[in-house]
Amino acid sequence: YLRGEEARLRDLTRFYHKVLSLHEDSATPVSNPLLAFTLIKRLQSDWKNVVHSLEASENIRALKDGYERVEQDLPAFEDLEGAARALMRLQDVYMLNVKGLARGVFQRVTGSAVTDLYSPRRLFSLTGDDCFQVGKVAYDMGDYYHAIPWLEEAVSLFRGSYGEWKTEDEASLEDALDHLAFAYFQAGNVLCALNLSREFLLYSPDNKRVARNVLKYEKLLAESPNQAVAETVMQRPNVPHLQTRDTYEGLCQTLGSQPTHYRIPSLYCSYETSSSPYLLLQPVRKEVIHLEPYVVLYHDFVSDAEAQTIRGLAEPWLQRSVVASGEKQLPVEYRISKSAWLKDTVDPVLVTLDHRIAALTGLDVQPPYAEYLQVVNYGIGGHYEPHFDHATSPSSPLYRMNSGNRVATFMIYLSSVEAGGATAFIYGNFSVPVVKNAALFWWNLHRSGEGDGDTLHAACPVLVGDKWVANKWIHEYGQEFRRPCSSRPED
Ligand SMILES: O=C(O)CCC(=O)C(=O)O
Ligand SMILES: [Fe+2]
Repeated sequence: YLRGEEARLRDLTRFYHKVLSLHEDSATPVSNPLLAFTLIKRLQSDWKNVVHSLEASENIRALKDGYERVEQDLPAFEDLEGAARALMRLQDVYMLNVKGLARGVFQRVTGSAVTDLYSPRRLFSLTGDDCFQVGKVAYDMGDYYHAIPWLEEAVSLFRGSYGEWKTEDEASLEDALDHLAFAYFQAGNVLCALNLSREFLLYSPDNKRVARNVLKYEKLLAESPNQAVAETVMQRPNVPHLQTRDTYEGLCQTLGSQPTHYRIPSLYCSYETSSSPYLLLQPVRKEVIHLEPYVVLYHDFVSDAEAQTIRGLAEPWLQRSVVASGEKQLPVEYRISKSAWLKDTVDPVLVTLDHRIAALTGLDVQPPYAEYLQVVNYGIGGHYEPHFDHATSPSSPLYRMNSGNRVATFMIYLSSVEAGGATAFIYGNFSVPVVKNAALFWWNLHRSGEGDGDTLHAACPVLVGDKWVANKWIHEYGQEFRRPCSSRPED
């Protein structure tokens, strides 16, 4: 399109210069019969052809056709909204400062302490319009807690580049001022709403709606001047099911570092063979991470090549993850990822993997005693808020396999991440960083069959990178002689 338009403008310029040069000798323009003829021809036909040329519209048509051909594969509004919510999630969970984010830095700000959670190799900053779009998503949901800082940033960036209008922008300084003023009004800060609306009127003095708002705000302030200073402290919108939010977020912010562990002797490392001939020649490096709940990390459980193969097998089948809700499976905001189930018959590498898991855990992982392998991919902001892997209600779809509840989880990290994405154990008060090729194992049930409430865990949002894990959920049945039951509740 650009090349077509450039050629068209070159041709118009050529024609223009030709006309100019023909008129240079203006004293005797029509004394030469040839010139006289071309002047008449020019005025009768040349100009008409130039003015009615279809080239401009053909060029723009080709641009639009090209766009329409790919349009259905482009992100939809839902995707933009999801990406904006992901940024707000990262902002909340990692206590990132919006001003910093807009400048391209990932700084956790608590009081006066500033920590860099990630240092990008190249600083990438946001425009006023970028910040406006994030703020607008929050604004449209009535979430003024998030809308205000993003719209503030949009206003400040638009002010700095006022007059430099860009084709790709959806919003302008006026739009940002208008939205921010209303957000402040909703948040109870009438003075800010008034000042921003007045600034708006400097640029668009004819806007009657905003002029009416200014009168309304002035009246409100005259009636109760306290509102001028009543800077309402906005509460972050609370997610009702997440009572453990502060602990969870604190564990995510450490990005999985647990330095105190090195002082506890019962948390040790060893070469594990699990008395299995299969592992005798190649023991697995085991790290006991925690005792109650019992969580171990097996380092280098898979090779780079195996991890790559498993990701590749899952990739074409990935779909938005769902969770069990009553008897149904639904997509929810508290679990954002894509996942796919892989049957053993899909590839021999999955059979090998099952043998290795069985040898290491001593458990039977043949269907129906274990589920197929679930491969999960978390994009930026992807997460899974605190949850149990085992069923906590008898109507859970997990019981459809008729092999009892999920007694244990064997989860393999198939990638690394640049920042974030740790696995946090809320009541255990620790988080495990993503260790590529390692596998995390824990028991979800006590030996009595009762769910172990201490296993409440979560996948922290991915701050930077692309996280892949694979879950093998092992069920109660089939393990009767491998993990004998006990009636003592603490076992
Ligand atoms: O990805 C993680 O770190 C945890 C995943 C998880 O808990 C799950 O998929 O059930
Ligand atoms: Fe889980």
